[in-house]
Amino acid sequence: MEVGVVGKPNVGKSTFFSAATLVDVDIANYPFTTIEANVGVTYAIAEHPCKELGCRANPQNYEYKDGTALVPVKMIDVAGLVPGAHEGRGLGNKFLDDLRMASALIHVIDATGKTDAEGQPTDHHDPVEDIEFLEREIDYWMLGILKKGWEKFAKRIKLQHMKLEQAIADHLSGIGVKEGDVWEAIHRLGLGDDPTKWTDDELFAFVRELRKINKPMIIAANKADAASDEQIERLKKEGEKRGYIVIPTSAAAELTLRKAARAGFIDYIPGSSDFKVLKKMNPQQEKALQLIKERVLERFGSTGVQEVINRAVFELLKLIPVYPVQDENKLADQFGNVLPHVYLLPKGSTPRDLAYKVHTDLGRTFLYAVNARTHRRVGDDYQLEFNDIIKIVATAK
Ligand SMILES: Nc1nc2c(ncn2[C@@H]2O[C@H](COP(=O)(O)OP(=O)(O)OP(=O)(O)O)[C@@H](O)[C@H]2O)c(=O)[nH]1
Repeated sequence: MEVGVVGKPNVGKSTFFSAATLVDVDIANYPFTTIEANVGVTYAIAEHPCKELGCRANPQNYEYKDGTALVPVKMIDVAGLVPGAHEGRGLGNKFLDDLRMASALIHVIDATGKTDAEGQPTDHHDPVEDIEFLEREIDYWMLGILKKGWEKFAKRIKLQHMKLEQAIADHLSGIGVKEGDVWEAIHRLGLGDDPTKWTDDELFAFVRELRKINKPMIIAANKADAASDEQIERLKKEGEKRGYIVIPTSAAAELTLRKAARAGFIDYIPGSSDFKVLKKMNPQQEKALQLIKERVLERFGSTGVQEVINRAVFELLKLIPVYPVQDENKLADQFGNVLPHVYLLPKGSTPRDLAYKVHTDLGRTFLYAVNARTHRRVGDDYQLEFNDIIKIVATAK
């Protein structure tokens, strides 16, 4: 589950990515092994169970701060979006490769309207056009892949009585499309079960629907600090009309705050509406932070960056944090570490899914689980909930 940051040049995409991945705490043990140049680690931030239960956490694969859990999430900087990227223009193919890896997208737009379609300075560009343009790029890219050998493929599905959703999902597996996504797109559109009869319009409608399901997107209306209230309101309305969450952001402000926090000048939890000054700064730095306070934090309630990340993880990807423990009374592992690990799982996951996530062997030998809050035994019919604490019981190996 990776979150991609995408947007045309000069909208503040790199600033957003740098801010989001500038992490001022050390986590010994990231769950990720290969980190490429354009891949970073960000946090989704959620309330920690210890806030409610009054415990003291000893986190091992996440960070705990003031009653919140900072859960690492992989973020990809999807560079090279220019008109025609799906035909290989600009950094086209690299762009599409990165896009392939992303499960959800943060589309950064310039809310001020001062960058044109190619990222050049201008006075009047409508950022709503950028939203439609990105949709089109992805749609044509998916359509290109789907239509490769489509007629032959559709005939074969029919003649060999292949399972339609499965066959199409296999055909599109390179972009991470799953059978359930295909099923949902077909049913939303009411497409017939004979793909040889699908018209070009239907194929296009199908990829559009599939894109909405497979690459859900949130919009960061960036440079909000320099945009008018009317413009922000209009972008929210236009975005919502198209089914998007639109969050005003100031990536530049977030980057400054995180840098100041890392340097020890302030205490700042990403997403919060304030920060605490810890040591004396020079007048210039003081002024910069004062401006951020007035023009961003007081105006919008936060810089918006963390809200975008949280909503991408918890709403678009529908992930929930779950804490496995070995001792359901002490909420600890075998060494006495309280709530040492957290895992992000898709909503609807079961305790067995959690067991597999911890370790394949634990999944294979899973017997049942205990919900540490209720001390009740739960089985495969139990759907895990946000912040559940679960003891897994397995057969001895
Ligand atoms: N006012 C304001 N300016 C910003 C903000 N975020 C970025 N900028 C400015 O916008 C310009 C472009 O920022 P980048 O982060 O380089 O933009 P980009 O989209 O990554 O551009 P490319 O690297 O060319 O793809 C820089 O001058 C930033 O300082 C913001 O939140 N507010």
